[in-house]
Amino acid sequence: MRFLLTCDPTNIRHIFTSNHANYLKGKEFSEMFDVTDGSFFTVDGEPCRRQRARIQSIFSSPRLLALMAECCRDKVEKGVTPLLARMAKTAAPFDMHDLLTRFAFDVTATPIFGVDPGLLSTSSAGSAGMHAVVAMDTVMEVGLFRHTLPMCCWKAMRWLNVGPERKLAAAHKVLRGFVAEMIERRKLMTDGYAGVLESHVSSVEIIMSTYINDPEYSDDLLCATLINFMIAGRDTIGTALVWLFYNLAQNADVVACIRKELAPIASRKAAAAAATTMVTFEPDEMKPLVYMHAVLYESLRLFPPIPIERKTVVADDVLPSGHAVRAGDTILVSLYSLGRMQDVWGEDCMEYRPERWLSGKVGDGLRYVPTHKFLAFNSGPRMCLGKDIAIMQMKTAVAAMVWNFDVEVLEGQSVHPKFSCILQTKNGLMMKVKKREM
Ligand code: HEM
Repeated sequence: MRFLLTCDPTNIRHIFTSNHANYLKGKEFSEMFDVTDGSFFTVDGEPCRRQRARIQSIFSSPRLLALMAECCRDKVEKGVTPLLARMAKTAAPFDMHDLLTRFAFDVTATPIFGVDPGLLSTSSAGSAGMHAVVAMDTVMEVGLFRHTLPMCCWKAMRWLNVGPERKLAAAHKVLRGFVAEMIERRKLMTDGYAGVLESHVSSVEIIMSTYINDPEYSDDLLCATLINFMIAGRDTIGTALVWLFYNLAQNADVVACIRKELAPIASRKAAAAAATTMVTFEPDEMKPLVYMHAVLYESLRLFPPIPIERKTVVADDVLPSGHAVRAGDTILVSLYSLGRMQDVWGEDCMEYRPERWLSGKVGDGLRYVPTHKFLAFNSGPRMCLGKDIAIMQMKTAVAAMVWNFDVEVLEGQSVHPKFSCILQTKNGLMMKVKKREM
C-alpha cells in the first residue's frame, strides 16, 4: 500500500477539481466509516451526485432554513448565555469545549429529527444525547486509528472485538440507539404528545421526514444517513467554535473589532440599555458582518475541523508537483498544513490576523481566496453543502458570547489536538468568563 501526503495547492486543485473523477473517496474509506456506510460522506460517482442533489434541495427550503435559524437563536438565548451568566456569577472555570459541543449537538439534531435533545438544558433530559456525543467522538478517534493500520489488521481486531474496535462497536450501538430513540420521540410528538417548544415544528420542515418514507432508504441506510448529518453539523461547528474562542482569548484587539461591528445592531436593541440584560442577535442581522466572517475564516484557516482529506487514485497519473501516483494509491491532503504555509499565506502565516481576509476597501466583502488554498469547506464537486448554515450558526453564537462576556483561557493548561479525524482539543479548553460591564 502506498501513501502520498500533500498540501501543495496545485496538487489540491488537480485532485479536487480539474481531475476529480480520478480521485475518489474509495471503498476503503467507506469501510472505515462503516457506521455511515452508503450515506453521502462515503459514496462516490452517481450515488454521490444523487445524494448531494437531494441535500441541496433540502437545504434550499426556506422553512427548514427558518427553523435552523430560529433553533440557533433559541439555543443561544435560552441555553448558552444563561449558562455563561451562571459561570460568570460563580467565577468558576468551565470547559468551553463541553459547552460548545452541547450547543452544536442541539442545533444540529433539532432540525434533523424535529426533537430537541436538550443537551443545553439543566435537567437530565440530555443524558442519552451525551452518550451519543461520546460515541461520535469514538467514531472519529477510531476512524483515525483505522487510517494508520492496514485494513486486514483493523478488520481482524473488529472480528475479534478487541482494542479500539471493541470501543467502536459499542459506540455504533449507542448511535443507532440514539437515532431510534429520536425517531420514536418524533413519532410520539406527531401522534399528539408534542411538547410546547417542539409542537410548532411541522414534519415537512425537518430533514428526517424527507427520507423516512422513501423505499430507497432501508432502515440501515436511513440510520447511516441521519448519523452522517449529525457528524456533518455537530463535529464541525462544535470544533471550529472552540478554536475560535482559543484565538479570541489571546487577541483582545480582535474582540474589540468584533464588538465595534456589533455595536450599531446592539444599540438598536432596547435590551442593550439595561446592563443586566443579555443581548442576543438575530441570525439575519449577522449576514452583513464582514469582520466577523473574517474572524471565522481566519480560525478555520489555522484550525480546520476536518484536518485531513483522503482520496484513492483510480488510474495512474502525474500530479502537478511531478509526483507519479498509481491506481490504488492513497493520497492524504493536510488541510492543517495548507493553512500554515508561508508560500500561500505569507510570512505571518502562523499569526491569527482576520485582517488578511479584508479587501481594504470600505463596504467590500471578503478577499477572494480560491478553495484549493482555503480548503476548510473542501473544494470542487464535494464542497461542503452546509457552509452558509454553519456560518450563520457560528456568527449568531459568537456575537452573543462576545458581546455579553469577557472570556479568558485558564493558564497552565496544555491545549493541543487529540488523535482523531476531527481537530478536537485533547483535554477540552478550560476558560473563565466575566459578564461585560456596559
Ligand atoms: C465549520 C463548519 C463546517 C466545516 C469546516 C465543514 C467542512 C466540510 C468538509 C471539509 C466537507 C468534505 C468532507 C469530505 O468529503 O471528506 C464537508 C462536507 C459536507 N458538509 Fe460541511 N462543514 C461544516 C459545517 C457543516 C454543516 C453545519 C452542515 C449541515 C448543516 C454541513 C453539511 C455538509 C454536507 C452535507 C457535506 C457532504 C458533501 C459531500 O460529501 O459531497 N457541513 N463539510
